[in-house]
Amino acid sequence: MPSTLEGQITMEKTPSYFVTNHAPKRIHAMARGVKLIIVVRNPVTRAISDYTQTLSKKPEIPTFEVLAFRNRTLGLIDASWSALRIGIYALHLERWTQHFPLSQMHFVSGERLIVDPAGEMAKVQDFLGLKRIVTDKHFYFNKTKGFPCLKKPEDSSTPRCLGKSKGRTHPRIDPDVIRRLHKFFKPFNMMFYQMTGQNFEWELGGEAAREPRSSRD
Ligand SMILES: Nc1ncnc2c1ncn2[C@@H]1O[C@H](COP(=O)(O)OS(=O)(=O)O)[C@@H](OP(=O)(O)O)[C@H]1O
Repeated sequence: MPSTLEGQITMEKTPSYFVTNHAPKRIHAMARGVKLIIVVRNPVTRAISDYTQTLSKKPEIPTFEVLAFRNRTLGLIDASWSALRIGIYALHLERWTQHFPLSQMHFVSGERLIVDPAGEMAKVQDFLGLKRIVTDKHFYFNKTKGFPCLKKPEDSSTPRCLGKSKGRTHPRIDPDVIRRLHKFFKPFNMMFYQMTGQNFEWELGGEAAREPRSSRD
């Protein structure tokens, strides 16, 4: 980490911190006053997105439906599969709360980040104690991509959208498997809502209804 001078904020982003056992203790030892931002989305969609990313690098891996179960007939979910384990947010958060108070954490909804990027960014800026510089006028929705794009970043005159590896079309997953996964995650999600004091509304089915993303094909 570079030194942070007066009036500067240093930011660092690594997706695996949240789920890495030693990360909270080590980060606390390095900078106990750090502000932590965690972006979360429906764990079922997250698992499918994770699988889609792996599949793009290793097309020979078994199907999602095979990897998701220890025993599909008995309905035993394989919670040790990283694509699913990462989505047990309450479990990971519990580890972080042993080192940091919740007041140092801010949770961003991945779903709302798509439909209301300015709203989510307003909350992030408030949390960081910054003036609300990034607002609605900085975004436009790119229908083809299915994501908002930044209208004009400071260092460029052209809009900036998410890269090719984001917003990949997810494979079609057996709806029964999706239902079972929703059931599996529900108690952990409830625990997570309780711990964060935020209801991410993953039980409303909105995200599951978006699988597969045929609208983006
Ligand atoms: N700004 C924003 N808003 C909403 N969603 C976003 C955003 N940036 C990335 N994504 C989605 O997150 C999924 C993984 O991307 P990451 O950037 O986290 O991947 S990485 O592990 O850091 O490489 C990936 O999901 P899928 O599209 O489902 O594959 C990204 O599209």
